[in-house]
Amino acid sequence: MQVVTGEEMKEVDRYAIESLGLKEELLMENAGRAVAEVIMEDHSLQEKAAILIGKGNNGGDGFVVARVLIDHGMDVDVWLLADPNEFEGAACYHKEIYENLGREWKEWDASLCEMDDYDVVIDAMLGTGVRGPLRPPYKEAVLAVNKGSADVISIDIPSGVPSESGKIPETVIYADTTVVIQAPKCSAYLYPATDCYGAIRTVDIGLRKVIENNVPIRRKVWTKNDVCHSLPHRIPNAHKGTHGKGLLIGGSKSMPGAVTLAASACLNSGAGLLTTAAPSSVMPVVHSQLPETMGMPLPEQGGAIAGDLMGMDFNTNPYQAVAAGPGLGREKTIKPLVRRLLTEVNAPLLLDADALYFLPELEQEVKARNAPLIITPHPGEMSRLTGEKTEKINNQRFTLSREFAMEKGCYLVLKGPHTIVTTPDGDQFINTSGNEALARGGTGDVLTGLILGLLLQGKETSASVMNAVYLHGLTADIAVKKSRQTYAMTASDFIHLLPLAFRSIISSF
Ligand SMILES: NC(=O)C1=CN([C@@H]2O[C@H](COP(=O)(O)OP(=O)(O)OC[C@H]3O[C@@H](n4cnc5c(N)ncnc54)[C@H](O)[C@@H]3O)[C@@H](O)[C@H]2O)[C@@H](O)CC1
Ligand SMILES: [K+]
Repeated sequence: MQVVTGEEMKEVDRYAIESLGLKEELLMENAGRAVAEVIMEDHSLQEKAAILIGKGNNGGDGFVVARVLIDHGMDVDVWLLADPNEFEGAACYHKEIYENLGREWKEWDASLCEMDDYDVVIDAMLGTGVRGPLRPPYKEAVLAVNKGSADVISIDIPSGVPSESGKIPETVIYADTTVVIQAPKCSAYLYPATDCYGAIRTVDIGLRKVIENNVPIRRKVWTKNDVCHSLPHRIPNAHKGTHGKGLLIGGSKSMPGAVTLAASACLNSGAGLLTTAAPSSVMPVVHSQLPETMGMPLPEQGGAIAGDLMGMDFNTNPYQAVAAGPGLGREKTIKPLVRRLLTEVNAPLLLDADALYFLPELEQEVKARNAPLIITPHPGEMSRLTGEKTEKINNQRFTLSREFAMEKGCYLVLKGPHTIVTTPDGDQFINTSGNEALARGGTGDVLTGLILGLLLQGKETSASVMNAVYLHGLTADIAVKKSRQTYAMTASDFIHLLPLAFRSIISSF
């Protein structure tokens, strides 16, 4: 499922109208009918509904919904937020059809419209055309809707919420359900705007192929179906070499646990062989927890890996993927280590956590890489990498990720609710699994291990990374479903739930 900006959706509509000859009035009819179908699936025709209609095309959709619901026998009041003479184009056309059928509307009056009289309120006030904070009378109407107890269904986008940014003005609709037309807009996956959408239902108005073939969007939701189609199948005559040989580098005297968690997640992801490289004093901690990993004790300095490795013969060629970062620390010895990895690792290289710390100083080495580089910052780390404030990163996750990944030529995993993976070509994938249970120490290390494990087994970097992100979120979803709380759990619990997460995928193969 594609995710679009308001401009891209306009471009899709334009193509359908100008190149295919589809009439705007027909698209609106399709949209309104599809929305009405969803409403009738979720609500009884005995319920009483109010439809709040704005002057743009979102309002036009509202007139079609009103007509269809009334035709089916629902008791519907239509409230107009705009001057009836201001309607234009397709919205005016559908207003006239509604009127020609002898149906009625009322001009909005806050003192006459009692929201609690209704079981359902349908928000057809503003769609992707909204600009800036709501003006009267929309603002008053939105406040009244939010205060009321009716079930709120927004058409396409909750009124007042922008399409591209997660940042919302003070007054916006908080919907219980948003029936999205053809494709969700970016803000559906950006906080705090996400909270305004409620449950998202997407309806097809006949433009799916136009989005896929004629207006390249290159931003899509990664679903369980995508994981099922791209997770490599295990073959009966496999041997450990079939599933890849990986190298994980991390750990320091004060953080032996991070690299252990990452190694454990990697070993539980189906990887064939894992070598964990850590300061020699840390290796016993790793081995006491994980007898399955091979060890590469590294020379250390001040409790961290000695960056020059003290002349040690350090060869990364035998590995099909390498990850570095968990628990490395930020000693300045780490910078030459990261430089060396960027230069010498000819396989996919994943850098996370402390390995990202020195990245802004290693720009040339990043750009010079030929093999894939994958980085996994959370918004705070992304802020350091880009020099932008964390708030801006959160509001513009799609745009900033794409700019960064394309400029540096790397795969960028911007973590957070709805993690976004961007390829060096600018293709974007949005994750929908996971929940707030993941907001605790160690879960990033688990993700690093999982990505490493799936890189070792998969052919396509972006699919391997997305599958790891999805499975990681799925463990948290399973954890919450099983224990019905998010307080008492640790990052290790998510590793222990990986068998159930994999089972849920392979049972759908
Ligand atoms: N061909 C199309 O364009 C289709 C559009 N559709 C619907 O049309 C919507 C987009 O339509 P429009 O582009 O007309 O946009 P809107 O329906 O969002 O309305 C824009 C109007 O709202 C006013 N407005 C903007 N910001 C405001 C604010 N802050 N306070 C008060 N008023 C404000 C503007 O004066 C403008 O006239 C979509 O979200 C979707 O619901 C669907 O009918 C499918 C087909
Ligand atoms: K709306």
